[in-house]
Amino acid sequence: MPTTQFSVPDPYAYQNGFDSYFGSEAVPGALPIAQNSPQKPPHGLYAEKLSGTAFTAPRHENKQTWVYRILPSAAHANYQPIAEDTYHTSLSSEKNRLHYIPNQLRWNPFDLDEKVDWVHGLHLVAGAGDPTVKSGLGILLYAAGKDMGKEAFYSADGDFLIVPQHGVLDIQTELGKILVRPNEICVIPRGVKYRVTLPSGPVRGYICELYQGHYQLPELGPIGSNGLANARDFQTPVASFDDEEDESEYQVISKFNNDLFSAKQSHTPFDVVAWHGNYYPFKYDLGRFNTIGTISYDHPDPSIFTVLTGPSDHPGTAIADFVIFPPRWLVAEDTFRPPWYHRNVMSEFMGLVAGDYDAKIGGGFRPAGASLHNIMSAHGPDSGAHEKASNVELKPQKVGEGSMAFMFESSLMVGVSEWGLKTCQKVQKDYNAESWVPLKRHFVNPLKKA
Ligand SMILES: O=C(O)Cc1cc(O)ccc1O
Ligand SMILES: [Fe+2]
Repeated sequence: MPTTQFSVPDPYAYQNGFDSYFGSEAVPGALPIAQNSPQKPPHGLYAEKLSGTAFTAPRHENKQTWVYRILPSAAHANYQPIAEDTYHTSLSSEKNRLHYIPNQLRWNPFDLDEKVDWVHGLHLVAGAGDPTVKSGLGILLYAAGKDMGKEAFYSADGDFLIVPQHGVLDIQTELGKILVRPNEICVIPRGVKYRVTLPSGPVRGYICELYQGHYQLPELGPIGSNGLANARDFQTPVASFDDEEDESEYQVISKFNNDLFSAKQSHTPFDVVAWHGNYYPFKYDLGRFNTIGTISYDHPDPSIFTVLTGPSDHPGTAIADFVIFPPRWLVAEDTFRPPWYHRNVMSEFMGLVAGDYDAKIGGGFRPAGASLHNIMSAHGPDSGAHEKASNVELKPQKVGEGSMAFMFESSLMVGVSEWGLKTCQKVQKDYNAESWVPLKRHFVNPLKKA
């Protein structure tokens, strides 16, 4: 019989490990011992199960968490649709469809918006597939300046991988509190309710929402048993709850097929006194990434920089890979060191948290901006970066100091929303013309006589 002991934690303490089985109680004795659903759970709590996979999923994939809360989640009034023109994720009207275009796209930095909260600051920029059949992904930009009120938000569509670019997110989740700063990331699995407040003012960043499966660590293959993002560096909150006896009114907001719905309830959603399971939010400091690259010649595929992957059913082919380009040493000899020119069978959405990205020196890819190189859309270093990298003396060089570029890479063709293409007014008209059209011919045909 298990006899695990759990101690009472600080609200901002974390449990360390990726895909571990955790347990946490904010009141001693709140976790039932050796069973999940006693006739009367301890302290008069209700037991509730939150599942992250089918009940019958194989053991190595199976995800669930048991929560012990003051009132069950089901105790709420009916959900009502929120007016579609008050938020920016809906795809349900014809005017909000996705546009599939082969051009390389680049966006100027997205604006901050101090007038809205987290929920109204979410903007669907691009996506593929369909959350109703649990297939594909959504790429969102967020910009907010207001705290959420007496509200909780959850997405039934997918897992949010949040990449803050500006400002601190104080995220009160059902399972505990997480503080996330730029250069850290956070994953909130579908269904988990949370409330975002902004202790340092306005926030802005990127989200990759995975409609199918869950984010995993990539396989390491011949790298061995350590490296890239190490499991021990992922942090999950400890149980923490609000005990409000005044029956104050809360709204629970659901993102359901990219539309928003709201339901009232007369008790706080943040009433989980204890929980145990392996389905939970977590954060990771990108500064802890163990970056691996060539120490001889040539440039490895950027998969060597994968932090987390959202796999498809086909091994090695992702619905969404989260890849970073952290500060690192370049030492390759006789090598063109920036990314090679390429046409990828996968689509590449890139963002920049801070600094510069070494493949682009033209100045058009800026923090809080983005680029999209869709399936088979040709790209690579701009002409300035090519000129520099093909002539520079190859000494060991540290690149990316103070910078963090990243990529959401997907095997799916990614469509761009009406907001992303037009409404935001950030698309650079001359991206291609400025980056690659100026490339010069250097070929000297030895077969041609002078
Ligand atoms: O296009 C990009 O800038 C991202 C990228 C980087 C790299 O080093 C190799 C391939 C690739 O797509
Ligand atoms: Fe690329």
